[in-house]
Amino acid sequence: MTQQVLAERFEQDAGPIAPRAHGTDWKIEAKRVAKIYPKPGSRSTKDATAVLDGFDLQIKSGEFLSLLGPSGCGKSTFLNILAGLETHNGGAVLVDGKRVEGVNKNVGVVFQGYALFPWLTAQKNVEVGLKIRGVPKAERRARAAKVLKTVGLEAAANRLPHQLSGGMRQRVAIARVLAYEPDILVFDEPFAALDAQTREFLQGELLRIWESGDTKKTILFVTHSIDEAIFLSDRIAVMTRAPGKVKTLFDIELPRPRDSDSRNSEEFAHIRSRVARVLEEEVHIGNDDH
Ligand SMILES: Nc1ncnc2c1ncn2[C@@H]1O[C@H](COP(=O)(O)OP(=O)(O)OP(=O)(O)O)[C@@H](O)[C@H]1O
Repeated sequence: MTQQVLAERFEQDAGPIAPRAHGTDWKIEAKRVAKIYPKPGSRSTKDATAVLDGFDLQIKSGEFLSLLGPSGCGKSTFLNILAGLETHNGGAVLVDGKRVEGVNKNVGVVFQGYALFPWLTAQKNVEVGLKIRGVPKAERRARAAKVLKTVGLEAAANRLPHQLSGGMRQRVAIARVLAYEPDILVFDEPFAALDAQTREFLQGELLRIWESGDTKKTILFVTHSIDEAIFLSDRIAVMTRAPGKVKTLFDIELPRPRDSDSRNSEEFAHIRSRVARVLEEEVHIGNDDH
């Protein structure tokens, strides 16, 4: 399909943005979002790949929602569109009822790589982002110290990244984003590179941090791990293969606070098998295409 044909198809927009009905509290709304990329390696604008098509999702304020889906279904693409780091070709993404246009400072992004400056201490790595945002020096110091304490790293504030474990580095990366005080946090497979034990520890830490705030932040978490998604989330959205859209939403009604008993519960195993079935269907259909 040519890029133009795809673009025309996606012109069927999200429709007018109606005022929100009384009582609804969507922090994030994605309406019929579409994204096309030129084919990798192709210089021709005629070749295009639809990555997202008809992607609909609503997330409540203070909700923890995980996105699961086959590789390449557009999870990171949606996350980047929400953060304003990537454009889209159709539909609309709204935060607090307003269209996302350009980089959204209300969205903090934590990626898999820690992206820390190796020559700066943990404290300075957190401060540097605030400096770029024009926060005065004394406030930078205070905010960095506070968020390092929140992530349990106050004793490591003066260490350089190479003096920290992988898990500690990822906590510095989380602290750096928390320091901006965004309403929304998005995570793109943040724990994928860590060993299983550290990963489970950080999942618990992330819930502790999320639950300890005065106001719970809204979290969108991209992962490949069904167990991680269940342990963390209020809801899981499973996507179709590309062009991706939300296929099934699961409510995760495990009681909070969650701990290792939650992971070993019958309810957890039951949800895992339901989510796995839906996800496997998509992966199998994708494989049958080849
Ligand atoms: N800048 C880009 N230019 C061209 N194609 C891209 C670009 N970014 C992503 N893509 C393609 O879009 C598709 C979706 O990518 P995306 O990273 O959003 O998927 P994903 O679901 O996060 O995948 P994974 O689970 O493997 O990380 C992939 O086929 C990818 O190659």
